[in-house]
Amino acid sequence: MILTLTLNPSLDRTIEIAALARGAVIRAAGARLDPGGKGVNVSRALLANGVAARAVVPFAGDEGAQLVRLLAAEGLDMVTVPVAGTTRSNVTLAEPDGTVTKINEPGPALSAAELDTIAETVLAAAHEADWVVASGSLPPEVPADVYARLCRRFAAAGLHVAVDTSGPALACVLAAGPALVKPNLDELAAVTGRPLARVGDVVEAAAGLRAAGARTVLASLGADGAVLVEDGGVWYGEAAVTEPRSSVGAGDAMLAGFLAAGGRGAPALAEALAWGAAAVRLPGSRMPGPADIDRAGVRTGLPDPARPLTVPHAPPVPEPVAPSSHG
Ligand SMILES: Nc1ncnc2c1ncn2[C@@H]1O[C@H](COP(=O)(O)OP(=O)(O)OP(=O)(O)O)[C@@H](O)[C@H]1O
Ligand SMILES: O=P(O)(O)OC[C@@]1(O)O[C@H](CO)[C@@H](O)[C@@H]1O
Repeated sequence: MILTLTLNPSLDRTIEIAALARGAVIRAAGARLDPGGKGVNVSRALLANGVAARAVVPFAGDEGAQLVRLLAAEGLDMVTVPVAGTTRSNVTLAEPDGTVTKINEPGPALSAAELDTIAETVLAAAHEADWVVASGSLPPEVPADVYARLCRRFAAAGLHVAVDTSGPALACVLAAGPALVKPNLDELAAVTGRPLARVGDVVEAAAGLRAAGARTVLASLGADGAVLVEDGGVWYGEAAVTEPRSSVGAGDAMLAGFLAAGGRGAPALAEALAWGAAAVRLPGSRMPGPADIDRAGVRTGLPDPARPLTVPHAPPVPEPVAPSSHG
């Protein structure tokens, strides 16, 4: 069984528009509402493919109640934790060529007591679990080392811990030795401080995360596929998508596919790519089921270090430090 934890889940509203125009009134062509949040999506993808999964879901206010109703309607096995405030609503503007513009709210702050309750809930819900997947951004007022602390607690309980997060939370968790991290290109460039222009840059950056403590690195490269760096070796793979609808949640579907296929080696990478590509062909953050997943279009093999990435990524430029006014 795979248990997921989403500290900052969401209602995902996807609005389909012909073209994004700043400052204009845009008439939508359609809209949909999905339950969201990265760990929630991993559980939904596993459920859709008949893999045993359970989700720990903090929820708050009317939006939180609606999130829980949507997840219950999908039949998700979940343990809900009431917290203060209001669960966030995230908006995706989706254009016909597959371009998405995403606006994510910060979400409700979590107190130290609420975090403790959530951690205890995960441990109580994890009795049949092999993996715990901790995914997504941190809500306000949650310390950046929260995943690191949770990772140590869960690993001490004998669980394999996978983490998909960004920024300081990703930087902090590495030293706690997670079994797996799944950065995308932006996250990998930011956490390593390295520009990523070629597949070889990704392999080197992923090796850097392993040197910092992560056991396995599954780096998702958007339309350029994925790189897997683990004890057994280094693999590259891709799966073509001719008509992308929405890449939102593709990384979550990919992580779900990887864990569903055993969490290591080229066969798990191939499954991950098939699930990720299937998610890209679906609207909003809909997760793919067996009928959506096409394994024939997947290619895996050794990486070509010289292969250029379609969109090179650079680390964010650090904010200039303001001169001190204290002489
Ligand atoms: N345009 C695309 N064409 C083909 N495959 C894609 C495309 N976009 C994404 N994928 C597949 O989905 C995987 C995950 O995509 P991506 O790297 O965008 O994840 P992400 O940024 O973590 O996504 P999210 O946070 O929305 O779940 C990629 O590794 C790739 O296999
Ligand atoms: O703000 P975070 O936690 O980084 O990302 C949240 C989110 O964008 O991730 C999912 C797609 O991966 C969506 O369901 C959700 O809206």
